[in-house]
Amino acid sequence: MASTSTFPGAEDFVVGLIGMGDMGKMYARRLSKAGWRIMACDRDDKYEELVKEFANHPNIQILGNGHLVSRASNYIIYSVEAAAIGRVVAQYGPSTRLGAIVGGQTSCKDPEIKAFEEHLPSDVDIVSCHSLHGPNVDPRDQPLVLIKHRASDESFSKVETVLRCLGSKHVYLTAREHDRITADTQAVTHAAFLSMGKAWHATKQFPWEGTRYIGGIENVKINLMLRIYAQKWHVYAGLAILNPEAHKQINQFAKSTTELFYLMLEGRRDELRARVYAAREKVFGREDGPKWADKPLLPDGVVDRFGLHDPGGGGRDPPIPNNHLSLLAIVDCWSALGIVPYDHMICSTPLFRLWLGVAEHLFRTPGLLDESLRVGIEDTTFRRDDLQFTIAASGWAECVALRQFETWRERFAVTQRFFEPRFEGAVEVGQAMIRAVLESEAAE
Ligand SMILES: NC(=O)C1=CN([C@@H]2O[C@H](COP(=O)(O)OP(=O)(O)OC[C@H]3O[C@@H](n4cnc5c(N)ncnc54)[C@H](OP(=O)(O)O)[C@@H]3O)[C@@H](O)[C@H]2O)C=CC1
Ligand SMILES: O=C(O)C(=O)Cc1ccc(O)cc1
Repeated sequence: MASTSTFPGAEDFVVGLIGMGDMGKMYARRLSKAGWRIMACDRDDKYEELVKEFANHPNIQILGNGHLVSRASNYIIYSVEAAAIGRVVAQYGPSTRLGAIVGGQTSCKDPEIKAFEEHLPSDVDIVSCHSLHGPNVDPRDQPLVLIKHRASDESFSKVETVLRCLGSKHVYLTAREHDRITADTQAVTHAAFLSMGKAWHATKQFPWEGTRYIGGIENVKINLMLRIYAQKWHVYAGLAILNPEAHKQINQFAKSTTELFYLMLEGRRDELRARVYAAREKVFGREDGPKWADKPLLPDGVVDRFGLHDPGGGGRDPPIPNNHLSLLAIVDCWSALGIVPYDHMICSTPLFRLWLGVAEHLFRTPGLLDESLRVGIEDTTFRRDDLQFTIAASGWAECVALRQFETWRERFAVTQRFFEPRFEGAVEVGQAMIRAVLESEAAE
């Protein structure tokens, strides 16, 4: 029985979860703790294991498959791989209980909504959701997108009542708006970190072991890169390849990277400067009316202590100047596409806010941007890495444009294997860094 029952019949209301992976389990644990009755399943070969895992959770009942969950639940959340949503909804959708509410947790709504429209009975309401954070982040105060696609006000209100226990900020969007915004925020952000990992892999280095990647900005690059490669490939492939809005962004990121790198290679100092400063003005506004807030998004010093070379410590060597091609390219990319990242804060992930935070830091700290442009032209210290970064960004873009899931998976897996021996410990440092940033946001 729901402890916070706020609609008639809430005591008997059953929330179904199809897909008990990282996100499904997180929802099951949090919703059941708030008193909601959960019926959940994963693939049938995981049945025994899940029954054991949730044996001490009286509010969570594991069932054999999605037909059983669909027949028994009032509100069913599909929490499966985005690429599988069509197939899974086709399989279980027709078993949905009469008058139930159905939604999905996939990161990209276009295929999810198409699957619901195609396979759900017409008496079923559709309210989708998307928690904009990973399974190990505290959902409190994080954005939770809610999509009232085909539903009565009553059904929508029930969904809000159930999900309120997550403590997230509800953001109301259409499926199309959701995909457009997350393409700008998530997909292109991931493209940058995925490319960094590939570049470091290609140059056979763990960047935290050398002396070139030291300091706050580098900590963010390294920790978030590792965080992504430590996750399941399908989450990132799905939201890039299946989101029709994302291809343009990822392609522009590769184009921006390549063009800025050419300017550096060819020593075209004035053009580089003009282009980067024009992007700065478009994205961050003019000096006399900047779009950033008075306080920096990333408070000074918050990320400095999360270096893997010296976890928790002050750092061995001083940072050395870097041209920050990845950051110049993301700002150039936002500028070329007319994206104002601050407009998307309401629908942003912690990763995106950190990425925007370091970009803002580079562009608003006096002297730092000019120094990065100088290094880009004069200093060859980062040329090899930048070359590999450029190749990687183009490789990801091509893979996404051609919708090559298998190639995407292989590209990811081979670099994941390279970094895997170092995930233990590193992931915790990244997690602590994100926690520190979230705490600093909450203190605002
Ligand atoms: N991880 C994240 O940070 C976030 C993920 N999301 C989205 O949430 C969804 C789930 O992600 P996540 O939990 O991380 O991924 P997981 O891979 O951990 O979970 C998906 C689960 O669904 C199972 N599944 C696949 N087919 C079926 C089926 N026919 N019946 C029952 N279960 C099935 C999978 O089994 P198997 O592995 O055997 O295929 C797997 O256990 C994805 O669409 C993702 O994009 C949203 C927000 C954040
Ligand atoms: O913060 C990020 O971008 C993450 O990497 C975690 C994540 C992954 C997929 C989502 O749909 C939402 C959040």
